[in-house]
Parts: sequence; C-alpha cells; structure tokens
Amino acid sequence: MKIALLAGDGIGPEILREAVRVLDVLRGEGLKIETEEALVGGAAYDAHGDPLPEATLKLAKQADAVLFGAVGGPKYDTLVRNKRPERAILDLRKECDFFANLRPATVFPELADASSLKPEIVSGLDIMIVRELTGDIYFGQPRGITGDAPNREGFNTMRYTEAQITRILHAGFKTAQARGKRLCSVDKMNVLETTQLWRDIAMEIAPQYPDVELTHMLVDNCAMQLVRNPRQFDVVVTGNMFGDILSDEASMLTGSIGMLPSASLDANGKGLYEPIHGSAPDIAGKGIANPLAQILSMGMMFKYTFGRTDISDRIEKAVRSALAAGLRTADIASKTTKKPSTTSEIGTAVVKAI
Ligand SMILES: NC(=O)c1ccc[n+]([C@@H]2O[C@H](COP(=O)([O-])OP(=O)(O)OC[C@H]3O[C@@H](n4cnc5c(N)ncnc54)[C@H](O)[C@@H]3O)[C@@H](O)[C@H]2O)c1
Ligand SMILES: CC(C)[C@H](C(=O)O)[C@@H](O)C(=O)O
Ligand SMILES: [Mg+2]
Repeated sequence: MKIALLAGDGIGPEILREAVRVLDVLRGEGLKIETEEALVGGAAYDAHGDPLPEATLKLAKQADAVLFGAVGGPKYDTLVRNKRPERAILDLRKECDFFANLRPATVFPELADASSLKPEIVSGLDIMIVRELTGDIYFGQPRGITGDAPNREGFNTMRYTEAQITRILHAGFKTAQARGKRLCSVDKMNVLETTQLWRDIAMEIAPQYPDVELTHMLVDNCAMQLVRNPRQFDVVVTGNMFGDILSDEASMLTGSIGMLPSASLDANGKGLYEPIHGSAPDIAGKGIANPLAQILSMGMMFKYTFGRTDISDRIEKAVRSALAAGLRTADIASKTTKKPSTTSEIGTAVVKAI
C-alpha cells in the first residue's frame, strides 16, 4: 500500500499528524504501508512558486491513495487563481480523474451530547452525499474577468457533458444499492439547462436500477430539507457546486465540520482522502483543531482503495470510543465538557483505542 501524504496549510499538518500516528500503530502490527510526503498548496507555493509542483502530482499519480490535509489561507487570497493554493486540490481531482466524491454525514451516538446537535432531528442520521468533482461551474470555459472599472464583468460557465453526468449518476445508484436503496438527485432544473440535462439522464438511467427508488429535488429545497428533516435522505447525488455547499451544511448535522470525512475516487478504486473542511486559519497553530474528519478519511481509504473494511471498522470504532470516553475538541464540546481536548489529546485517545 503506497500512500502519498499531502498535509498542506493551516491546520492541515496538525490533523494529518494525528492520522499518521494511527497509521503507525497499524504499521507496528506488520501492515505493509509505505508513505511519502510532498508539499502542496500554499506550502508548495512558498517553496516552489507553484501550489501543485510536478513532483507532487507525480507522487499522487504513482501512489495507490492520497491522504490530504487542507490548503489555503488569507496570506494567499490576493494571488491570481492559478497560483492559489486551492488550485492544487482542483487540479489533483481533475488530473487524477477523482470524479466521485463520497461525503458521509453520520451522527455517532457517542456524540449525542454535543451542544451543536439537535437529537430530535439528527439522532441516527446516516446519509451519503455523492458529489461530482471534475465538471460544473468549477471548470467550465469560458471564465474570467474582463473590462476596466467601473465596467468590469466576471463570468463562469456551468457545463456538464453527458459522460460526466452519466458516470456520477451510476456511482450514486450503486451507492444507494449498497445502502438504503433510495437516491435523491439534486438539481436546479427549473432554471439551469445543465441540470435539466442532469435530470433527464437520471430518469433515463433509473430503469437499470429497479431496486433503487429515485427522487428529484431542487437544490434550494434540499438545503432547507437538510435542516428540517435530514433523515428523509439516504443517498444524495449532485453536481460539484451544489455538493460543495450542501456537504458543509450537512456536516453541522453531525456535530461539526471537523467530523466529516471524504473519499474522492476514480473509476479504478484509487482515491484521494481528505476532510471536507479547509485550512481553518482562525484556529491554525493553536493545536485545537478536530482531527477526527482526517482520521475517518483515512478509514475510508482502507475501505474504498484497499478493500480492508476490517481496518476501516477498527478506525471508526476507535474514534467512537474516544468520543464515548468524553474527549471533545471545542467544536464538538458538550455542556459537561469542562476543558476541551487538544488535537493531540484526541489523537492519543484514538491511538490507545485502536
Ligand atoms: N480541501 C481543502 O483544502 C479546502 C476545503 C475548504 C476550504 N479550503 C480553504 O481553506 C481556507 C479557509 O476556508 P474557510 O474558513 O471558508 O473554511 P474552513 O473549513 O477552513 O473553516 C470554516 C470554519 O470551520 C472551522 N473548522 C474547520 N475545520 C475544523 C476542524 N477540523 N476543527 C475545528 N474547527 C474547524 C474553522 O475554524 C472555521 O471557523 C480558504 O483558503 C479555503 O479556500 C480548503
Ligand atoms: C477548496 C475548495 C476548492 C474545495 C471545493 O470547493 O471543492 C472545498 O471547498 C471542498 O469542499 O473540498
Ligand atoms: Mg467545500
């Protein structure tokens, strides 16, 4: 198992360190895992003037899986787009064809006391957001800013090919088949042609999955339903932009954005694994970030790339026992939390439990 470790910026290195401590336990048991680190994002820009240097991309392509922290930060906000740290993650997804993004929003019973949770709405929640990652307004041409003040114009283009829509919808149907057999396809077909095509293709594919119940929902309604009654969903499949926004929203149903892991998969099981949150500049360097989304992302790596559900189950159980023991970073603190745990205290608890 060859894993590329790309820590990135802000809290990225702080949380990835804790995941690697868990990995070291598995190594100590004899599991053959090779890791190699490389710079990415702002850290790579500072060192090489490029957020995704050739060597980093090469490593990502050669590895079986990429474990990714987070990139970005205010220091880089004035850079032009192709120098910005975020370009690294977008290019990695595109270059490696990591098109299928799985973002599970699960409420662990051990976290039921977190002050941010409303148990009557979220207890037992288990939904999977399947987000497309290689198309949409993120990549469509033309794009840019033209003209001179005060008449400048900014423009982006929402585009999806039939092939891109078809493959992510198949991923959505297959994910639903393996779970609760309900798929909700989220679009904005009342306004946008791109998503009219999306809905048409969803209806055309549906007969291939007679065991899956397909429904459609407009994205604005979906945003509202996620807050009102999220347990109505099993699998949600949607495009790049809507999936980005809905998954941050869904993360708060699980207690915190620091709880939500993700897998970004190609057609052959290779993948990039990262928490859905960013570099959290407001808490970076303080040692207080929640490392659980990162650790759980590593769990997803063992399941989806290496087929080792035994290890992903162990990682999840270890996370849950750390929570059961009452360990809480500030973002998931409960009323009875006297002093929130640090990033490394949580890591230590997971290491002990595993
Ligand atoms: N995949 C990525 O690398 C990725 C994802 C999202 C945003 N970003 C980038 O990150 C930078 C900051 O973006 P933002 O502030 O909008 O979003 P963010 O996700 O970094 O932070 C949003 C809020 O959530 C909190 N938070 C995030 N992760 C946390 C964790 N593990 N534990 C506790 N609290 C956590 C932060 O402290 C902040 O208050 C930007 O440059 C953005 O482009 C990168
Ligand atoms: C950093 C940014 C490019 C990225 C995205 O928009 O996809 C992030 O928000 C995410 O959710 O992974
Ligand atoms: Mg996002």
